[in-house]
Amino acid sequence: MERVVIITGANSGIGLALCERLLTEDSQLRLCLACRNMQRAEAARAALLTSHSNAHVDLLQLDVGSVQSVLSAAQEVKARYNRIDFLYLNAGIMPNPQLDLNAFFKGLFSRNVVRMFATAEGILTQQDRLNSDGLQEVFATNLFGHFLLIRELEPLLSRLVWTSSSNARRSAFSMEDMQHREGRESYSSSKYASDMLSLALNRQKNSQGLFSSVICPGLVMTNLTYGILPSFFWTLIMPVMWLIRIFTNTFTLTPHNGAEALHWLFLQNPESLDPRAKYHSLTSGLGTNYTQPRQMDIDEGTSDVLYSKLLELEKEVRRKQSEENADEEISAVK
Ligand SMILES: NC(=O)C1=CN([C@@H]2O[C@H](COP(=O)(O)OP(=O)(O)OC[C@H]3O[C@@H](n4cnc5c(N)ncnc54)[C@H](OP(=O)(O)O)[C@@H]3O)[C@@H](O)[C@H]2O)C=CC1
Ligand SMILES: CC(C)=CCC[C@@H](C)[C@H]1CC[C@H]2C3=C(CC[C@]12C)[C@@]1(C)CCC(=O)C[C@@H]1CC3
Repeated sequence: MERVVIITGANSGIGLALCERLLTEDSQLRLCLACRNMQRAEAARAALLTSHSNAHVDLLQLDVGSVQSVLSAAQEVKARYNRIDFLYLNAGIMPNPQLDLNAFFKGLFSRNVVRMFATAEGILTQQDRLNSDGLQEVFATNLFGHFLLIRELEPLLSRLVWTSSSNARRSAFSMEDMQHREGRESYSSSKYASDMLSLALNRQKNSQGLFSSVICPGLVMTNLTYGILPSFFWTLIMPVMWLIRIFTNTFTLTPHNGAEALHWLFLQNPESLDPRAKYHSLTSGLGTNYTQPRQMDIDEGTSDVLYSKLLELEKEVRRKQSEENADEEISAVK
């Protein structure tokens, strides 16, 4: 039977590499690239079809950072497919990243140097902003839009896979400020929230046949990392990065390598997976790719609280959305 796989943020980087790998794995697959920019989505589809000419590749217009777009896209998915085998929640942003050079050089000579290269702890901040739905943009894109999509598609779903990060950190997240309005580590906070949400979804939904997993792709050269340092600089320091890879296998560097754990999960039986583990894409000094589970720093009670708070926010957002739609209908009639 033809399997249906939807991937958000599939037009570039790790998402696009995953598409390539999945089509190589199963040429009968029906892949749906869920992207905000249809021109980029068309280009990605064309690239996939050059190497897999008979592949079934559909496109879906989806801006995960917009409530209206998520609701419309979900309607479209329900009309098109009667089952979704895998939903990869991969789209993500890190706006206005700032590297703290002082902290970086201090870190270089500390005993936490390997940890710093693996997680970027203490050296990276971002500047977030409100979006047109009145939500923090990073929270809305990396977490809430995906949550709303899951809620809309729940009866069709069986497997969820989140692209999280080694940068996800408990201390960057606060339940009192789950959107991270106050701090400057919105990316870290949103990724920690996605780890917690995955655990909560497993606790709430495994009995109904829905399974969620979390992966970390490692440090990968993509548009996201080119926002931190320009691509020519990354190319310049590539030999240094190969060297660092000997000490931390998290420097996967290419989107193909970064997609290792995403691909690996596609081949696993969901019952065999650990809901408390993050599955890491790793690349050894010699360039061998493998997947390794590592325990997440999460407790179940807190993840359930986050789940309830997201349900509350969902209610609020839906109410606002239907009021806006009603206002629009009234002014259209006038
Ligand atoms: N690169 C790295 O080192 C790491 C990346 N990650 C995570 O991997 C995931 C993929 O990122 P990566 O491949 O690196 O970077 P890219 O920027 O190449 O890919 C991000 C994808 O997400 C899409 N996207 C962003 N915002 C939205 C939105 N509002 N609606 C729909 N799609 C959107 C982008 O679309 P568009 O082209 O239109 O911008 C793009 O296709 C992210 O979740 C990121 O946080 C995690 C750890 C490390
Ligand atoms: C010599 C050398 C490799 C310098 C680069 C220093 C930093 C720019 C990187 C060190 C650790 C990196 C890292 C990320 C971005 C770039 C670094 C800060 C991420 C935050 C990218 C996005 C993620 O999700 C996790 C990555 C962790 C490691």
